Amino acid sequence: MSVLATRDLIIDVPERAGGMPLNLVIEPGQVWGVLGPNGAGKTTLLHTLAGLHAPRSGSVQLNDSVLGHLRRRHIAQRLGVVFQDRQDGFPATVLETALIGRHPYLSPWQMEGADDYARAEAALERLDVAHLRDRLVSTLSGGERQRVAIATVLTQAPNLWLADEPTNHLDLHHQSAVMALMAEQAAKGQAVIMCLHDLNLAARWCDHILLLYPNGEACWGPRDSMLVPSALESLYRQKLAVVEVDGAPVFVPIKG
Ligand SMILES: Nc1ncnc2c1ncn2[C@@H]1O[C@H](COP(=O)(O)OP(=O)(O)OP(=O)(O)O)[C@@H](O)[C@H]1O
Repeated sequence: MSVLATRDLIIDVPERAGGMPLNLVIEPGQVWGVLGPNGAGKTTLLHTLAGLHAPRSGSVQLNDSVLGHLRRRHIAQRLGVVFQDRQDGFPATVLETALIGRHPYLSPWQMEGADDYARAEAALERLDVAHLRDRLVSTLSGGERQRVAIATVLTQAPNLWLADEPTNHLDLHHQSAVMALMAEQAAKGQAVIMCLHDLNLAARWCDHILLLYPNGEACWGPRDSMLVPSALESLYRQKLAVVEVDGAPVFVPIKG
């Protein structure tokens, strides 16, 4: 059974005439990278896959059920989203924020229990923000906030991660640590779909790639068949040099 599948999905990007129908099948254990230039529709796609944005046509299936027919709580027990932008709705500490990841499993007035706290604290530890547990999220740096957002989804423990540029704001060490976490989640049988701007992180950590073009065209498949320099140059309208480092290609923009 696939974790997520799309049937002739066309995402609803304003002022875009059409687009290529997406027929994706995301299996447990896979790490997908969604690549494309600014405005190509990566965030729109991710929100559509999360059931937060209606498709123009076609459908999304979560564990073989039509997403639109499932209750939000049921969806939240299976699918976690790392958003690109977050607003702090109300003042909350880092630990309180991570505990939000347990809400899909609690009844409306049920308090979090010892197991919920243990999961949240382990997730904060994993994301290297445990020392900030009592700080208000609004006082954190951009990278610290990003790690708290990822820790919240880790606390949620979904089968499917939908992460919009999860390495945004992160220093090199934490970029690598977050990508390793995504790979570790997949190795445990979960599935990960990430929008990425860094081709080199995609080349090193993703096993499947979806290329999204600004006109709605798309292609997808195993990483090595997608990360073809000429295709990437046309996707980004940018000349690239490619070298191999540590067994993976490294793409470098070049002048001209
Ligand atoms: N509410 C809106 N009204 C008008 N246009 C919108 C709206 N929301 C998104 N768009 C447009 O839809 C297109 C796709 O946006 P989206 O955020 O999905 O792109 P993206 O590939 O994630 O871009 P980026 O790499 O810059 O994050 C963009 O051209 C954007 O301006």
